[in-house]
Amino acid sequence: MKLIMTCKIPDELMNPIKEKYEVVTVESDHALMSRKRLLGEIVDADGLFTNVADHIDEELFEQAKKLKVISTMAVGYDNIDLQEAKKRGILIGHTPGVLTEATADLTFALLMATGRRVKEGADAIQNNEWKGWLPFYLTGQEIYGKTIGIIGMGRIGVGVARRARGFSMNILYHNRSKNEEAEKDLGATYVELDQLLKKSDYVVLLAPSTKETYRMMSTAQFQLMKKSAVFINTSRGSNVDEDALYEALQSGEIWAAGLDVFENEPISANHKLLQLNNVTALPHIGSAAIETRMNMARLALENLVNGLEGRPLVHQVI
Ligand SMILES: NC(=O)C1=CN([C@@H]2O[C@H](COP(=O)(O)OP(=O)(O)OC[C@H]3O[C@@H](n4cnc5c(N)ncnc54)[C@H](OP(=O)(O)O)[C@@H]3O)[C@@H](O)[C@H]2O)C=CC1
Ligand SMILES: O=CC(=O)O
Repeated sequence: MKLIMTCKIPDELMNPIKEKYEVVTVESDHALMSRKRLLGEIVDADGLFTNVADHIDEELFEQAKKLKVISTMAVGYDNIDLQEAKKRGILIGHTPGVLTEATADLTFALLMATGRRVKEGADAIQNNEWKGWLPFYLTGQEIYGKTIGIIGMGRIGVGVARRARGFSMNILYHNRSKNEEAEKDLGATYVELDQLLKKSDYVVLLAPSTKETYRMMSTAQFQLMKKSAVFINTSRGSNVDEDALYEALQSGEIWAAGLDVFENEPISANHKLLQLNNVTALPHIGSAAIETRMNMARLALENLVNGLEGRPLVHQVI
């Protein structure tokens, strides 16, 4: 059987797979397979190992005559057209759980860096702009004891709430359904979205990208937030109206934003949001801890091989 891997993973994981299957992948650790090559190779492939950057859309499904399983090295699968996959009986696997703690770590790190202006401080030294101690130089927002509002209290949201509890934060959350466990174990309080936005010092977005969440944070939502509030997005860029966010940050409607994800990735240095001092931006590295990425790759391979050999996937989307 032929497998396509649009990204390279370490040999220790890849070699046992190569012994059993014909594996087509990229040569470099630093590049993904081009769309053109993927569309060519997919024609006679049985399995596809993918990631958040590939668009697994109708055009690709049309080409894929033999495809049985798609396994993404990610928990989010918004880049895969599930309807097209279902129509063709193609299984989809993903990697929830193994990346929860690393992504919660990065989300909280971004919250702290944004609230306390860590990037601006580091840049000031680097650019020789530090003139000495001043009473209100680079003053940020306190974190300890403040109110955090988590939109999307799922696996990673709960991980962030656990970290927030260590900082004695008051925890609000909003989901479509209540998370009773988070309420009991973490003292989190369910509120409607408007209330969360009005009351939170830190608003953290961790809901998946769906039709319902598309640009769920736009002008009206930013207007409800405190002028001193910090907005953190480690979910998906499409959940946020980036023009509305820019306006809110520039006009002082909200205080700062920490972003790990963008609507069209990768962004370049001339992206509008990067022109603002009150934006801390990262290149979609939520789960990028070595052990985590190894575990994600292992799990994604297991999903792929299980599907090809007729066994249940460990984590199956459809
Ligand atoms: N930056 C990065 O590198 C990473 C980003 N991610 C992103 O984080 C997301 C969350 O992952 P994970 O925590 O594992 O997923 P979960 O499915 O465990 O959590 C998602 C949460 O969002 C809530 N939710 C879904 N739809 C809505 C809605 N319309 N309004 C409000 N809340 C909603 C769900 O609750 P309910 O169903 O009750 O509404 C659930 O609590 C992923 O989908 C991915 O996009 C994940 C890993 C790394
Ligand atoms: O964005 C990453 C994911 O795992 O989803």
